[in-house]
Amino acid sequence: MRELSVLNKYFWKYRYRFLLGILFVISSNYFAIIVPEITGYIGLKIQSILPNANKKSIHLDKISSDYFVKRFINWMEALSIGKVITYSCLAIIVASLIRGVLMFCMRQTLIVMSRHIEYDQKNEVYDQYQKLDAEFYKSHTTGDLMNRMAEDVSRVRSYTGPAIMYLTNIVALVGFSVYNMLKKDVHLTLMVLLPLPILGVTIYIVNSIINKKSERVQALLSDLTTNAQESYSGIRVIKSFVQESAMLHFFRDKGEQYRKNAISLAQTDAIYFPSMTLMIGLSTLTTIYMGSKMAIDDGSKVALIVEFVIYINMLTFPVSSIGWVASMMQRAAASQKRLNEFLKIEPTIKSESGSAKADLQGDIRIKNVSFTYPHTGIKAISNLSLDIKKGEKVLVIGKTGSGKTSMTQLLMRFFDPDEGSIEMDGVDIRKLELNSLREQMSYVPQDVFLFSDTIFNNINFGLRAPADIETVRLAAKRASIDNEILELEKGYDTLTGERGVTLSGGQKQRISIARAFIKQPHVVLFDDCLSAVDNKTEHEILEGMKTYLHNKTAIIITHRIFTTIDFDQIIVIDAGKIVEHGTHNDLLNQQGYYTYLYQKQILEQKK
Ligand SMILES: Nc1ncnc2c1ncn2[C@@H]1O[C@H](COP(=O)(O)OP(=O)(O)OP(=O)(O)O)[C@@H](O)[C@H]1O
Repeated sequence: MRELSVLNKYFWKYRYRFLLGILFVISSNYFAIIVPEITGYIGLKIQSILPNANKKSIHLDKISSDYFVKRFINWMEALSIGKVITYSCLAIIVASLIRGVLMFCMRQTLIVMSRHIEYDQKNEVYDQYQKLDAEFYKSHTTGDLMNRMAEDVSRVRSYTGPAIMYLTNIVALVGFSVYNMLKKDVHLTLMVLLPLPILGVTIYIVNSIINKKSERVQALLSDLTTNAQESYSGIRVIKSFVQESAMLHFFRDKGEQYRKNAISLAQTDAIYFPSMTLMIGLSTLTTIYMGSKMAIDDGSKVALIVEFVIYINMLTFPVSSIGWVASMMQRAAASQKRLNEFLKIEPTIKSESGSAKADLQGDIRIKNVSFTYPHTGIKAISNLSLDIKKGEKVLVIGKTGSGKTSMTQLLMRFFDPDEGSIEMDGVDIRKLELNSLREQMSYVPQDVFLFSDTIFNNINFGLRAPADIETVRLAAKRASIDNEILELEKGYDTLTGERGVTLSGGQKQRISIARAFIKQPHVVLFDDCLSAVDNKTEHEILEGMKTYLHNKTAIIITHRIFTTIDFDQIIVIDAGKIVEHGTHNDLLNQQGYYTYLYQKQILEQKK
């Protein structure tokens, strides 16, 4: 439960709403207590007019200890029995109505407060996701990440809202009722309250079993959904490999497990309400049995029994909810523990304190850099050094898996090198403020990603202030995609991603190039961004790129050699090392991998 104490900052933030809510809970229970008190009074009044009745006047303190109730009863004492009953019924109706309004207000304050806290907490979790680095994302699955946002936060909300509300309600109602009952008859009170703790414990046990079972059912359901989702996404692969019936068997097995667990949960659920009703029945029975025995000895106790039956009925639901609230709090504590652990994680890549804002001009120096991916132990870069002057264009070539992308990841500071350093304009990039460093580079990653948004917004994505349509179109023209966008029914307002139109791989790649072209930084990194376009389009983009790259330092990774752009340096990487380095002519003279690739390309073009 200690874990939940971190939420105190939110209770403090919403303290007025919180306190008001608690006040509503307490006052709603004050009005609840009026009902049995007045009912008891009616009983006494009726008893007093029966033949052989005890004609003693009614002792007000025995009916209620409340000032207002006492005054009301005092006022009625002078009235006829008919009027007493009418006014008492009216008082019960008014008290119940006021209680209803107060209960509405209690939900409006406490439950609404919990929704505010849920909103704040989701933002806190999302903010942490944004801060965490690539290393964290490699070691966590998307399902796990989504669970924290959805499941854990919502379980914590059941503590900040319903659990707090019911707990205060239990304390207030039990407090008021038991105080009144004890004042009226200690012996009877103890006897009738006896089954209630047993009820609370039983409900707690049954509830814990239900929670465990429903967690299992939930896990199986999410497994089932993931399977179904994967088979929809991979339907073409399934069909082409004729795996429909194998998939069906697989799905059925999972479904069977889900079915068995869901049935077992339904069986336990079925015990829940009967066990609650049984306990409530037992309490009422004890009240009537004990009360009747007392009434045989003392006829004036009949009204008291009626009053106690109302108390017991009022108490059973709150007392039975103790178990439910306790298990809700346990689950919330477990979820908050997970959230606390996650919120404590410090990103390994972050701005050093006092780091300077980057103002990149374009000089890059990679000095004896080595890098091994921490979670796999793969050494991707090995003692690599490279000097790039402001405005130079560098072509990076290498076999697949040779370390080209890893080099750009180090330049963008998605990871830090294990050895050596990277300097921009003579400053180690670890000493530059991280966001300003990334903001001043244009990067087209190898894996294209478009958001479920309009094409216009996707191109504008990296800009602080969105550019106008003319600027967006210019970027798209340079990426050779403008005409194709205009041909779409909604043009630049077309939605892409899961909810939108299906664009071809090449179209997506060019939109992502346009996203980089719209930025005007001094350093640009293009990672194999022309792999999905044909030769003609490639040529058009390279022409657009030539103008764009003017005065910019550019590192372009590719598997094809471009001669449209005059590269100042060309490097060939193999196993994380530079194995060939020079200009186009230098490398042709070296007769290495570059020459082999170039000649192969020329032969292909001649075919
Ligand atoms: N995120 C990662 N985590 C662990 N290992 C990685 C990661 N990314 C790449 N690697 C490994 O590092 C090595 C270099 O990969 P990298 O992606 O840099 O090569 P590349 O030259 O860009 O390849 P390609 O041309 O196929 O894109 C490979 O052995 C790869 O398996």
